[in-house]
Amino acid sequence: MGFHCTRVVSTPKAPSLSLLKPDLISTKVHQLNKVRGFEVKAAMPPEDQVRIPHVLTVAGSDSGAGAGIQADLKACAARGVYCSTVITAVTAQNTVGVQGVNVLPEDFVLEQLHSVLSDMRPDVVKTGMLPSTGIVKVLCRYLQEFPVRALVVDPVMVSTSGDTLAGPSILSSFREELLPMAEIVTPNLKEASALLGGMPLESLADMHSAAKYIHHFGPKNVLVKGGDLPASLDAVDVLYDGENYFEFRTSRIKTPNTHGTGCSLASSIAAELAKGSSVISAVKVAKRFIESALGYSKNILIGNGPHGPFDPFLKLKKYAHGSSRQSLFDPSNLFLYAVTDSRMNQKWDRSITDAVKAAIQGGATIVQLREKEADTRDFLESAKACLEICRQHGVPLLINDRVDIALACDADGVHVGQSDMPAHVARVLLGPDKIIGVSCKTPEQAQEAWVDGADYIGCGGVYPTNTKENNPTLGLDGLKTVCLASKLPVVAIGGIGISNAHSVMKLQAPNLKGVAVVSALFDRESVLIETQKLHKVLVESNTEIR
Ligand SMILES: Nc1ncnc2c1ncn2[C@@H]1O[C@H](COP(=O)(O)OP(=O)(O)O)[C@@H](O)[C@H]1O
Ligand SMILES: Cc1ncc(COP(=O)(O)O)c(N)n1
Ligand SMILES: [Mg+2]
Repeated sequence: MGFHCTRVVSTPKAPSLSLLKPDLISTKVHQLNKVRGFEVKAAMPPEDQVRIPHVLTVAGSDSGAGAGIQADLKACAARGVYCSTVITAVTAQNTVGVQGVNVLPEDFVLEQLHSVLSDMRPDVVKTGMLPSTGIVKVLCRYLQEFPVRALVVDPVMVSTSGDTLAGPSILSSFREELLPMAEIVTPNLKEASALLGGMPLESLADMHSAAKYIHHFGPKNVLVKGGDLPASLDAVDVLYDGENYFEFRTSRIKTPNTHGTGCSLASSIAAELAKGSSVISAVKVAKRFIESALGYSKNILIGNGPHGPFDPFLKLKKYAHGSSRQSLFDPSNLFLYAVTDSRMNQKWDRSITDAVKAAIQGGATIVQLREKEADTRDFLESAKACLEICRQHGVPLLINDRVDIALACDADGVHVGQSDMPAHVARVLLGPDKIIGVSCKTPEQAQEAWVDGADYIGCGGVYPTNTKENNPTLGLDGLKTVCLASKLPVVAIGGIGISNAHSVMKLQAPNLKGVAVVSALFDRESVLIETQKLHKVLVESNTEIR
């Protein structure tokens, strides 16, 4: 027992061409072909084509989108494979339960199967709710005609809420026709019990026996899922491959948001198989994916019922921060831009969170954490704590240089220098919503930042400064030149403080939105008072200019 890996899953079968008439088979896919009644013309020359792992899910629709087809689409997208869909039934369902089930006519399930299988050639088929024997039979017939690399069967019978989705009448077609074709079948405790004629399953030992008995029906692998074991136990699933048992164990997340875990697990297994993984690594990855998604989503609230959905994209929790940042960057945030400095905070014996709090209370409109010396772990912890403060006040928080830290704490963005990660690479990693700023000294750099998808540029050093060594100063003229050339909003930086902020703002350079300061706020006894003073100077400059 335990986690060991002895068996390698059979190598994928080549898709069968024997079902096509020989005169219709052509290796030149860009030529116009007639295949099974379809006019087929590939839009791209073969050398430009990229094959994408593809899962077809044959399942029911869940109007609440926690389980069924909707869960499968989300899980496949989150795991990076293409997913096509054949819908077997439409359910009226929410977080309370299943209010209605409308089974689709067999003919129309068949038509969908034909459309997808005859043209799109999925690598793997995953089944969920198969509500009638007729639908199971149609599917088996089609799979014989259009073989795929692997069939993943989630033998859905009862929803988490306890409502019936497929009655006991389908059991014999499952046992006799579908399971013998399956690479893996993934029953939960109730489904495993139903497949075994009502055998009671209550413990890990029972799961082992059930996996072995179900294996007799002919699937290559059986995964008995332990989501419904008592809440005091880990979430353990047992895999049996005909020879060995493997236990997949994760912590049990305390959350009501487990609706759709079974569907998502099976789809993620299918996704990994489509990418070419073995069954064991597919289950391992899928299980870990469910655990992290459940952990991430444990507090999200959708609906009033006891069985909430979870978020496989890990995107929704941001709303839990209360005042989440506006999704578009507002250039007026550059007005009073506070940049922290770990050495200064040490010198004045204050924590980074106290420094950030004081700067925000004094009127800072954006904060950048610039922790050149901090260890990654300490930096991440500080960033999380500062983010909480910033979110409470609606002030964006950026991280200097460290895209990894920004991603890990879900900061509002990053500021990168000319020798850091290029802005276009950071943009790919951070996505379209995050703020990216780039330090620029020349019109060419400002142009490049714009092309690279940055949101603003930091221009300097305007005046000499001791926070950066060997940093030639641009002076007000240099700043003006860059501002005139820049298509992006500009924040001036370098040696700016209460005494000279007015001269900078007086430049009235186009796009100049504010000043970024380090020493003027943080190398002082009271960050609060200094920020207030600078804020006053900036507001006065603004009024004077108008
Ligand atoms: N609270 C939980 N914490 C972690 N994993 C869970 C939890 N509940 C279920 N799982 C996992 O989610 C997957 C689906 O399990 P299960 O709930 O038993 O199936 P179904 O959704 O088909 O009823 C399994 O891998 C199981 O171990
Ligand atoms: C259409 C459909 N398919 C499958 C399930 C099972 O999912 P769960 O076990 O999480 O309720 C469901 N509730 N609805
Ligand atoms: Mg469940």
